[in-house]
Amino acid sequence: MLKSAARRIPKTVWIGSTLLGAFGFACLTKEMIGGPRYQGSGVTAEGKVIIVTGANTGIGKETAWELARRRAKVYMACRDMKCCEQAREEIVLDTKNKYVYCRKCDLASLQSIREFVKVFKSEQKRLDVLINNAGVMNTSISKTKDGFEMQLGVNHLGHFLLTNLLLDTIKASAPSRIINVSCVAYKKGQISKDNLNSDKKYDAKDAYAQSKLAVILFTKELANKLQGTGVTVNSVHPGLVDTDIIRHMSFYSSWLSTVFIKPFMWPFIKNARQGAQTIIYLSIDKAVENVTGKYFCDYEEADVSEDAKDDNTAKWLWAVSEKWTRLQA
Ligand SMILES: NC(=O)c1ccc[n+]([C@@H]2O[C@H](COP(=O)([O-])OP(=O)(O)OC[C@H]3O[C@@H](n4cnc5c(N)ncnc54)[C@H](O)[C@@H]3O)[C@@H](O)[C@H]2O)c1
Repeated sequence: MLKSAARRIPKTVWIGSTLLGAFGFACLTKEMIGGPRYQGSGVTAEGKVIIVTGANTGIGKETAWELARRRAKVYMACRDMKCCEQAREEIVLDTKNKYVYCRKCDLASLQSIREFVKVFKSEQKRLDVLINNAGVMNTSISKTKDGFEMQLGVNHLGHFLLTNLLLDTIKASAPSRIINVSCVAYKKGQISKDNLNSDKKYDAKDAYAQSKLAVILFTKELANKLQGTGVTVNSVHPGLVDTDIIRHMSFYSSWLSTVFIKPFMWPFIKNARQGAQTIIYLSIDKAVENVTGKYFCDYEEADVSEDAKDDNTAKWLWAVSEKWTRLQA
């Protein structure tokens, strides 16, 4: 009887409900992979001054948005002022928080970073949270204004200089926090002591991985230097997140990938809001207020590779970064 009833249901209804079921399953998987939204419902960021670099798109924008919703004063440090203003407008309209500011900061220019810090310090006497989020991935060979390989220059050296120039303000605002956005790809990276700037040989993937390993080594060394100051510094892998970061990877940003790859990957890739959650957690949650020098994925501390534990390389990298960014100048 059940069989004959089933036979009477038109094929289109079967196909429709199967597709709907598959879509529902994909959505559920996506929510599970993306992890729950940061649960700190009562945690406010009121009174906190926070800088987010690369806050006009992707993970940085979602991070700035959520922190604005939680009443922080948010500085969006961006290289493209038009995009930044558009993003700011959206955030302010939604959150009704007027203390969201756009300020020019091109991490591919030491001068721009210095100018940003000068402007920021003239406006604010405190800095509670610095979120070093901006990044580029797999760029074809190109150099920053100061001649650094682009990925090393933006992802590591730019943030190295920015952080160090802001340290006096961050220390004076303790307890305060620094969050460095890395990437699990760091595990494939090596700090190439004789070709750090990729002058002899360039491979886009290796250079990205190196820059993200540099971010973790910088976090480790900075945490050591900041012991006892009340300032914590941690790094984070946001997950595999659907953003514009793939803009330099011609295949993944092509229509071929949009049609044939993305639909299958979609349930397993986080959206930008999901990618921002652990960064938000590290920025404001009490549970991590004394945690420093660690690497996080999905709200949890994760172990790092042997290369990322190497004290000598961390010290070597710090010295080179200090010299190249003319920190003491
Ligand atoms: N999307 C992922 O799957 C993924 C995975 C691991 C790590 N990450 C890291 O997350 C961070 C955010 O990336 P996203 O995925 O949101 O990508 P995205 O491209 O949407 O955002 C990157 C941001 O960095 C900014 N930026 C790039 N160059 C800059 C410069 N010279 N000066 C100032 N800002 C600059 C961009 O304008 C943009 O706002 C990056 O550090 C990235 O490496 C992303």
